[in-house]
Amino acid sequence: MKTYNNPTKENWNALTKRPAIDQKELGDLVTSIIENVKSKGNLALKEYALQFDKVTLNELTVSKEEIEKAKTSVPQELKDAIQLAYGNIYTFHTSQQTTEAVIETVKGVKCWRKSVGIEKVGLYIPGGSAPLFSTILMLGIPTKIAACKEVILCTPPSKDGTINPAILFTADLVGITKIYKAGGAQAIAAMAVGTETIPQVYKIFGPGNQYVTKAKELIQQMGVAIDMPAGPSEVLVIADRTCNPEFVAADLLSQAEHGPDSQVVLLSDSEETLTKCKIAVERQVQLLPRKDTALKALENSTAIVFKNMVECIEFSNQYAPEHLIIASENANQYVNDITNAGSVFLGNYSCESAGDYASGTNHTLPTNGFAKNYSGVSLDSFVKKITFQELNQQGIENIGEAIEIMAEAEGLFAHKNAVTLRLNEIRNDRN
Ligand SMILES: NC(=O)c1ccc[n+]([C@@H]2O[C@H](COP(=O)([O-])OP(=O)(O)OC[C@H]3O[C@@H](n4cnc5c(N)ncnc54)[C@H](O)[C@@H]3O)[C@@H](O)[C@H]2O)c1
Ligand SMILES: N[C@H](CO)Cc1c[nH]c[nH+]1
Ligand SMILES: [Zn+2]
Repeated sequence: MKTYNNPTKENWNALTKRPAIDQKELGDLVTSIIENVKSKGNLALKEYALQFDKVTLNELTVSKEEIEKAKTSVPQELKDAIQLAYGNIYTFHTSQQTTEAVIETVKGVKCWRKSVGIEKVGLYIPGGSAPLFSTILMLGIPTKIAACKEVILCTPPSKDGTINPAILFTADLVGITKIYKAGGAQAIAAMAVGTETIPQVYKIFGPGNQYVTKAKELIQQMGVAIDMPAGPSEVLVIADRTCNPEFVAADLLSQAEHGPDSQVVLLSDSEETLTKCKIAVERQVQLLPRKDTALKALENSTAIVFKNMVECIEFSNQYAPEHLIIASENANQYVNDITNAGSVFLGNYSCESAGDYASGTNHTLPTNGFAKNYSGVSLDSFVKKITFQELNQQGIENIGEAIEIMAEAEGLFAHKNAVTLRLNEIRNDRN
């Protein structure tokens, strides 16, 4: 981790940059992948599976037999853990359901909203370097609560053409049966345009690497919606003297191990605390099975001492981290000062892994500074809010004249007429 001491504000911007593949090269590659999937369908998916996932696929669809077999091979202990996480995620996301009131804005004019589940949704479940079955809970559970009619899932196959059993078990648990062996940008393209096998959807959800995230950005131009840019994982930890440096180190490494392009940031108002945390990182990283990946991520990462906690929070708001941990006994004191973050973890016992797996919040979150303008996935992501209105004669009489005046001022006489005809009819009936 590169260390900085009280950087001046002019240098803050540079310190918020995330590691990234050359954007021109990435854009060209992903555009060609999307074009190929559009023109060649399944054949392109099979060619990319060979090129990127090193597997020859005969079938893209996961069969019922594969799902049944996988269900028997997941250890009971893991099934129970998934079930516990399921319960908490279900509880938290169900609590996001709201009943919208019918509002009478003036006498005779009623307005209200209704949430309707998006009919066709596609979930991307990352599987390049780790089989993220936990992401199925995060995306699949809200589709059930929102009552989305058609839910499909794409995930990359392993080299032997199989899908990790825990992915299939979890998909089955949330009721997803249409599962396809496709990863990367090509999977996103397939769900956006449809192929002989994979149905086209209206909205695509899910995190992924830079190829996946670029594909999600590009397919929006084709009229398909996405949840938000949820790319390589990141965490920013603000640690003061009351933190536990070993906990802080473990939290930093928990995101560093996701991928070489992950970034972790440590801020402190105490140089001594920062040093203790860094020493703990150096020791703990040596013990990790994914040490090489974590070490690469640490090369992209920074540790910064600021004058005080106010500056730490200010920098964090500018960085807009996917995850923000406030490792302090006084964490709650800073809550109102946080303006940009995907998900926040308060105090020494709120490890980021809790949100990744089992506390109940969603782990599909905006990265790369997009926490400035996007929220993470929630129940809302899976519904559209349709507005309804009902005016009676009294209602159109109450607002009709204002509409006529406004329509005329905009030069839109057909709009005005739609009101005038009704008002005339009401007046004629009365006479
Ligand atoms: N922001 C979030 O909410 C969130 C949540 C979970 C995971 N993540 C992130 O998701 C990512 C998962 O990445 P992953 O790579 O393990 O899995 P992935 O499933 O996102 O990507 C794997 C696919 O990438 C494609 N690919 C690999 N190398 C390629 C290349 N050189 N050119 C074109 N395509 C290529 C392949 O098709 C492969 O199937 C990690 O960065 C992780 O941090 C983010
Ligand atoms: N930390 C990831 C989001 O950036 C989510 C995840 C899944 N499994 C483990 N972690
Ligand atoms: Zn994680």
